[in-house]
Amino acid sequence: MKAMASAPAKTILFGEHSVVYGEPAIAGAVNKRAVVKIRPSKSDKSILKSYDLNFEAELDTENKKYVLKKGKPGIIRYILEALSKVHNHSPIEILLSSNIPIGSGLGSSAAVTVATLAALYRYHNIRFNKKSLAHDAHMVEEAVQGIASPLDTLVSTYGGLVYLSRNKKVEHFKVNFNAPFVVGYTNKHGNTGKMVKDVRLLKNRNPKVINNVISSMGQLTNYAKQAILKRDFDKIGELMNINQGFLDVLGVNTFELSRMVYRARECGAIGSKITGAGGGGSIIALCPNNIDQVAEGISKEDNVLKIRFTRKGVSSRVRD
Ligand SMILES: Nc1ncnc2c1ncn2[C@@H]1O[C@H](COP(=O)(O)OP(=O)(O)OP(=O)(O)O)[C@@H](O)[C@H]1O
Ligand SMILES: C[C@@](O)(CCO)CC(=O)[O-]
Ligand SMILES: [Mg+2]
Repeated sequence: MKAMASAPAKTILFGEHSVVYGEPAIAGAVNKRAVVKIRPSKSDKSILKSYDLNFEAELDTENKKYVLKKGKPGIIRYILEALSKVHNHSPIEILLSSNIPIGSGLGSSAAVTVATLAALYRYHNIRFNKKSLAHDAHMVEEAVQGIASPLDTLVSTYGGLVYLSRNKKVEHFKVNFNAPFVVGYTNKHGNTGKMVKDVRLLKNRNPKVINNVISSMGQLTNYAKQAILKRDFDKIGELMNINQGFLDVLGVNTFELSRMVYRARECGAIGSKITGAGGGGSIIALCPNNIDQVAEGISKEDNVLKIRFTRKGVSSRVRD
């Protein structure tokens, strides 16, 4: 029996970090995916391989440990945590492919987690639905990162453009939001777990100031929801720029992210901001009239990713 599953990356338009404290957020699945294939191992060891990420590890699924043969270990922790929830420790081979830049604010950890869990459920013939999968994947991200909101795993599971409300209700935007966005990313990676913890420490040291900032970010997300429903690009852009200011206050901005944000605006973007956890990683720029100029401007010193929003969430199948 072989099982495979794939899940999309995401980009957050509004609400990163504030969503961790229960504020609303808006994020969309994008056309980059992580693919996980599982089959019985040819030896008595469980093996994890990724040619795309250039790593290979032998997994000790019972003790959540691994021996790294090559590459960087980070993402393995999400896979081991998923295995500990579902797998019976029989020797398997896991092959991970992904065209999502890792540690770049595009939800690679969530996509890998969702795809791994879905492939494991298929492999073991365990019934699941999107609701249970999104929940389990959130538990994995929380266990690995210490703190995580349900946003990334939810978007990666369901696909589409999603509004997550204060009481964790998921609403899918019905608008055709094939909006003209450019994503820029630096070669300096962020680490979501660390950034979320740093924001919490800042908030603990300055509760009155930071609590107000976080609730303003929630308010801003609700204004943005209205602007998206009206396809009012000027308003969306203005709100993205305000959001960027708030993210800077939270301490997740970097020199490279700022460089991309301002270069995008200089080249005609009507809004630009960090997307994801920051500390490295990505920005997103709204540029209805000049995508090419903005992409060219960013690519002078950083990288550009052409993204499209996609309705396609997780998908999985088995083969005998
Ligand atoms: N080349 C690599 N190979 C394997 N793991 C990596 C590599 N580079 C980074 N990692 C790990 O991958 C994980 C990426 O998850 P993280 O949540 O930090 O980023 P992301 O999901 O891409 O972005 P975000 O959560 O902000 O949307 C981290 O644990 C990091 O240590
Ligand atoms: C920074 C954060 O809000 C988004 C990371 O993509 C963390 C989370 O929601 O878990
Ligand atoms: Mg992540």
